[in-house]
Amino acid sequence: MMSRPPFVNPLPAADRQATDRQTAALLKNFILISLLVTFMALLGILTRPIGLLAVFWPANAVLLGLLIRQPHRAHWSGWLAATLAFVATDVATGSDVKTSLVLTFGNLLSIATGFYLFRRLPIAHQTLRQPMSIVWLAIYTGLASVAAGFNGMLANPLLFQGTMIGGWKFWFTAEWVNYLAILPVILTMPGWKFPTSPWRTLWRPRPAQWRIAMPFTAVLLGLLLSLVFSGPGAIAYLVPGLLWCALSYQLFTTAVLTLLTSLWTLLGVAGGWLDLGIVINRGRDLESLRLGVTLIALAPLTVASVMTARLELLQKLQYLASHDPLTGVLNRSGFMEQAEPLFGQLTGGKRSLALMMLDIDFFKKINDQHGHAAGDLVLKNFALIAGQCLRDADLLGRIGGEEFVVLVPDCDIEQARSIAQRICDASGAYNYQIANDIRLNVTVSIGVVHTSGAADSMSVLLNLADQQLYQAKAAGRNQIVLSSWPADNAHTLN
Ligand SMILES: Nc1nc2c(ncn2[C@@H]2O[C@H](COP(=O)(O)OP(=O)(O)OP(=O)(O)O)[C@@H](O)[C@H]2O)c(=O)[nH]1
Repeated sequence: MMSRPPFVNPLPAADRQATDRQTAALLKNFILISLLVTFMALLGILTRPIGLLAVFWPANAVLLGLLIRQPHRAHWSGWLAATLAFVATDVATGSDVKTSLVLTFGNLLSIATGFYLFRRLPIAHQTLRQPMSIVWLAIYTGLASVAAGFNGMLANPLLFQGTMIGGWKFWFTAEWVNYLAILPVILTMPGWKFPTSPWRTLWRPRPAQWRIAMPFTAVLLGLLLSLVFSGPGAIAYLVPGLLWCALSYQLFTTAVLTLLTSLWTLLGVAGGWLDLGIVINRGRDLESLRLGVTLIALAPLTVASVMTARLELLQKLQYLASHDPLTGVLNRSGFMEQAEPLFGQLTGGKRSLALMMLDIDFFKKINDQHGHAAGDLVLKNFALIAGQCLRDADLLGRIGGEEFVVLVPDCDIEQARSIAQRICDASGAYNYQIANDIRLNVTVSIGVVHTSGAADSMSVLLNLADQQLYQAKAAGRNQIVLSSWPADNAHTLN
């Protein structure tokens, strides 16, 4: 009689462990999201006025925040948990199944819209760490609320015998208020690590023309909104658009727009086309309106002036990081940063350039005989002289003590030779005044390499120019050694 083989699990042990871990993670995700949604939905339901929809509804914003911070939870197990928890909480607190299904669909539609939009943003924006982040927060939560509004259009006539437009307005406003109040807290909560996501590469900055027009369009939308959603809150509808303007436009432009929008509000109320629900003839209302409009105007103006200061500081820092403080010409990193794109355009042989290494002759002697300050003066004057021999498009940098580098784009070898010669002659002919009664003549040696697009990298050309410079020094200084790349024989010019 044959004995039965013992039962063998077809999966190898390692695979089985991985599957177990996956199941446990799914379960954990399911439980966490169920509990969170149930708790938050209860909070919303229990604080709502009897017979009405909740105005404070934290569940959507909290779940959206969680999914943005931990996108791996936006798994089917998470969506299923959220759906069941929304429906169950609603039914358990007295809603019928049809109502709770429609409401849940609205919640999920809004959360999913917000989630997929937010995931497109870079982490810096998701964590609200850039000036523009708040604008994206407002736009994306606004769109998520628009999606909820569409569900409200369906829900209002179906469940509450209301109008479609009324449903849209109610859902849109309720969602947006909740998102904007709660989401920043979750997105900036410390201690949570944001994962990197391949989705972020989908984010593309808008073309420049769009970017310029968008803040202004937001102001116009605010104006439109104040006509559609009239009432006391309309006094603030222009603020987001104005803040966006403050982040994007110059201080003066923001100031003009702020003035115009303040006038719009004041004249609109006086003229009767803007209904803030106030009695304009009543002194108290008029005074309050004036003060409100004035104080609201402070927000965009503050942001615009902070942005101006920030921009100026950034420009200063950028200049300091890329320029040599002694001579004012580019430093090594500034030179490389500006030279690399020009070098990149060489591919295909469509352009040409010359790279020059310039080294002041016997500079150590100047320092030794006349002091460091005299050496500094020579460096400053040499940078000025060399700069005067160059065109606007040429780059001049100081990359070492008394070593300079020049990049001349779009020139042939003869032009490169004559520019180098001009620098050599100009420096040799100049009287460097280093004290009241001391004038020096200072010569320079130059290594030049000319190429029309064959070098593999910038450093190849720099090395080659350096070799030519070495030859110029070895041949007696105060001269140019020139070569072209790919290799040919170096030409020495005295
Ligand atoms: N004054 C001043 N001197 C500097 C500065 N940076 C470097 N040096 C000096 O520049 C000198 C460079 O000397 P060397 O490299 O021997 O070159 P050289 O005397 O010009 O000789 P050759 O290049 O062979 O003609 C050194 O004495 C450095 O101390 C600076 O910013 N200011």
